[in-house]
Amino acid sequence: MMLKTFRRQCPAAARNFLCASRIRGISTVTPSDAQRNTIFALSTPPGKAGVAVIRVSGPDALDVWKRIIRNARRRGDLGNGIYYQPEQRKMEKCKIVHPESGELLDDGLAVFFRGPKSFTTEDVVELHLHSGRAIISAVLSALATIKSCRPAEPGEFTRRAFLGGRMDLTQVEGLRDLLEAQTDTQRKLALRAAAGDMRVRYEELRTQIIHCLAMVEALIDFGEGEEIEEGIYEQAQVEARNLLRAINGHLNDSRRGEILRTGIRLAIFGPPNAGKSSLLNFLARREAAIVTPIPGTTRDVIELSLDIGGLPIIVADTAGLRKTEDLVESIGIERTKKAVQDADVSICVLSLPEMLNSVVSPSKGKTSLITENTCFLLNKADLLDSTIPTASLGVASQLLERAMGKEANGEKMEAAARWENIWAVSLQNGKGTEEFLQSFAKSLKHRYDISADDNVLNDSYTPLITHTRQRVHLESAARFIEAFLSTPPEDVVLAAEELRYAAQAVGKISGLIDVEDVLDVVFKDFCIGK
Ligand SMILES: Nc1nc2c(ncn2[C@@H]2O[C@H](COP(=O)(O)OP(=O)(O)OP(=O)(O)O)[C@@H](O)[C@H]2O)c(=O)[nH]1
Ligand SMILES: [Mg+2]
Repeated sequence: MMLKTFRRQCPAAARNFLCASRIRGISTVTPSDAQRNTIFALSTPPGKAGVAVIRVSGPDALDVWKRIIRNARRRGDLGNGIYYQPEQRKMEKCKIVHPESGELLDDGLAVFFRGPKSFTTEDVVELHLHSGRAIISAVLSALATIKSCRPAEPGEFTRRAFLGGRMDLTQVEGLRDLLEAQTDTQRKLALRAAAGDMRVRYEELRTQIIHCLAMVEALIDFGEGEEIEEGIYEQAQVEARNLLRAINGHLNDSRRGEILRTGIRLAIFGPPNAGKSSLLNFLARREAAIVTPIPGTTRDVIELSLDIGGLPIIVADTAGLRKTEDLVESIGIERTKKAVQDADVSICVLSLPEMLNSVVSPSKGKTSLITENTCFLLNKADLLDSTIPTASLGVASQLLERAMGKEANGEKMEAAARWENIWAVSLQNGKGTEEFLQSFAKSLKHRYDISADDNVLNDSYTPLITHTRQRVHLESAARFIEAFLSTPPEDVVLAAEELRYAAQAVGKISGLIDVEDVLDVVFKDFCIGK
């Protein structure tokens, strides 16, 4: 029989035959990935730098140590195949050598973590080398020659930490956000999640649901009146109602956590030539957009990521709003409208002198874009009589109100005034701009519940939801609790089932149960070596 057919028809026998022939030396064994269960990767960015860290994790990490580490003060091989054991969690100065040829690859430091007291919960070796491309590549190639080792997949170290129970999914997400954090607020938010803050809060919710479930299950097991207090079902319903209120409180958070994590979307809009692109350039502190005296200079949406007072902002400069027959410009204007509607906050830039001379009505054609999330920047104050105080909120808001006249939506204006979001500036000579920036950052912090003084996220206001995945599961938990609340005591078995589903939904957030399908989604954005 041809070997191929034999393999297909009797896979197990073929495996045995192949193994036996390899043992007899007919061919060399190439271990599968499952057999090469010790992984390695560079955990620092590649390139020229002071230090590079290569991580090795898995059942054979200690064996890797013995094969490539030579400690000047201790003899590696103590005879009779006995090697010295590295001290745990202690950096050792050493030479790193090729496991086969013994060639010196680098002089460095190494540290051994005995599982489960390591990041991955497995045995881990960390090699601290000089960071140079040739050194890194030589050490990685040397590790690849060890049969039990293979290069790690992106996020595989963290995946092992999760599977080893070292972290839950909210911590994994927090760690990923931490690596991607661009601003101070993002760093603080991510750090809390990575440290297990959210894990504890979600666990509390789950425990409370399980407590309700336990009461209902007690009824099923014993029945009302039998060794069990009266009104237990009602008690479970009261607890569930309080729980539902708490969950809804988190769900109705205006997506604070998600917005802070991904960045606050800010759209700049207004009539042509008002100074929108000048504002973008001022915020970016560089000539990011073209500024000219020709109305209609900006035709498309220009987006930039910025850090304003520690907050992550994705700012969009847009085409000026006006009636036009020009096809390109009208496409640009449609895009402007979409950008403003999709934004979390918007700034309507108007020319103060033109407003006063009634050349433009600020509300014309833009009323639908003005919401309680809109603020106003009244620009070109330098062109006015110097008696008008540029940064005076009172004067500016009066001007705006007067200019908007009856067309202004009273309620929206009130909301706008409450948020103190009207400023008068000159983007050309800089007058009032720094005050505007400080005041704008302050109002954003107020809006997203971030303490203005030290820019620390308020303890009690740290958002619980930072990812859509978490929101989806929490929404489904809320639906199951609602279903429980509307189930009469006669259907106690059904009621218990609803609570069980609610607990499962919250459990999926931390990944404590049934998460195979979400793992790939959560880990896919990690880099190799993490
Ligand atoms: N005097 C004065 N001129 C300004 C001020 N800010 C901007 N300008 C000028 O106004 C003109 C238009 O500025 P832009 O920033 O391009 O205005 P825009 O709103 O982006 O215009 P479009 O892209 O055409 O919609 C330019 O010539 C700027 O130099 C200001 O505070 N005072
Ligand atoms: Mg422009």
